[in-house]
Amino acid sequence: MTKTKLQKSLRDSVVTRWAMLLLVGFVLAANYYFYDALSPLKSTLTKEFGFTSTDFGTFVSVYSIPNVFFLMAVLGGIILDKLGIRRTGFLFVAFMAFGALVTAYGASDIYINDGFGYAFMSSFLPGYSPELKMMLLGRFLFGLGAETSIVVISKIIVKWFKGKELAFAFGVKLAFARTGSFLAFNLSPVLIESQSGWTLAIWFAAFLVLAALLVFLIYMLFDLKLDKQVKQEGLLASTDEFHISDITKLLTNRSFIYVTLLCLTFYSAVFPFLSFSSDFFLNKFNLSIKESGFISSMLPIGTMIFTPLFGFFVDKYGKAASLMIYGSIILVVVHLTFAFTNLSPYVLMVILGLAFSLVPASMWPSVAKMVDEKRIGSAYGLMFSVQNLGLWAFPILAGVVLDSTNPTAAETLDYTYTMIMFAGLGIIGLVFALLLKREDKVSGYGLELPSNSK
Ligand SMILES: C[C@H](NC(=O)[C@@H](N)CCCCN)C(=O)O
Repeated sequence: MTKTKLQKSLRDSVVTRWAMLLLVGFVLAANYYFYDALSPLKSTLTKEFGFTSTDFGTFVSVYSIPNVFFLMAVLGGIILDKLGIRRTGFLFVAFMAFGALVTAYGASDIYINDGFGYAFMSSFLPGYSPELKMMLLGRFLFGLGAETSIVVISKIIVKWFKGKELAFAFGVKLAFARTGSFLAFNLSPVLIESQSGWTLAIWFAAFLVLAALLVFLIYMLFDLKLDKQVKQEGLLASTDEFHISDITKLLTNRSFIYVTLLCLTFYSAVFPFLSFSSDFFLNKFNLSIKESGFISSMLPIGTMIFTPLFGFFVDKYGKAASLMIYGSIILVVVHLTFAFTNLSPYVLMVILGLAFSLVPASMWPSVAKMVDEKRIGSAYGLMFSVQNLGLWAFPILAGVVLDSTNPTAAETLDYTYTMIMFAGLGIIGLVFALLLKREDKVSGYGLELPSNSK
């Protein structure tokens, strides 16, 4: 009896581990909120600061530069293994908060009225406004922290839920992320109408990320307590150690290569599209900022419900490779319909929500089948870095395509070619999904089988 008592730790309490998910879920929601908070403000940024579509695309994509060119998500995973959850988490969430505050500062009256850094930012690259340059710096720092903090949160989920309701917890984690996006698309258009000025929308987002840092501090107290409890068992410490050979092993695994390329193309056709979607609806359907923001939010709201459901389906019945194919087909059909018809964007966004649930719900657990558990951190880090190549390139390309296919002073923007570009990405993704299913028959990872049969 004494022995059983000793073995009980904080993670054995259902209430405590779900409370931990709530805490880190808040951090994740704040992350996604800030990422999407400026998307409904594209036309406002054009009106206030003269942003072109290319400027806006550059602003969206600068998030990914640290993760692509400095391999920050991969390095962050290594730092995580060396320094542990608390120190790495605090460091990267702090980067996120600092970057968010710098972004808000770059749009503020204090800065514009010759505040700190304004003269310096005006002294180089005259083609870019000082506001854009400061906001780019802020989003760069935000991106540096944001991607690694997602990797840290994934590890936290494993730490608390391994051997318990792990897949479901991952589904709920994604639902928190989508809640952040949903709120951003609906709250930002309301906050720009505030008496205290349109920049309140950005300050609110930045303070939300700052609040996330405080919430993470609270989480750290529980994490410390749990570590003290399980110290003798040595959980997680040795299993996640990083070796360079882990990366080479991953790079020779065909299934991993296909799923990573699908991750790159699929997410490049979703996140950059989502960043432009409010402006797309505003221009194509002549809607208000609020209404177009609301339509954009139909995508995350659909995924909040569908992702845990499909996760449950994959756990119980398998068919992960097939679901990735179905999700890719839906993505292509929706983007082509957006490009060539005037069908209701409400319905199409809900259908797109199906695709954006089918692929993530089956993709992330599938990686766990094809990669050793001790390499899962490196695998996710590598996938994130490759994926960020697309999250960097395609918002810029979308902006360039928009600027070059529309007359300079056009009253409304024609998005046809931009949407064809996103559909093209979806088609390439579909090819990788088909290759992945074919390869699975050879490699025998069992992507089509239920979770517990592998
Ligand atoms: C889990 C996955 N997230 C990612 O892939 C991130 N690397 C990119 C997040 C960019 C927007 N915040 C997802 O959200 O499905």
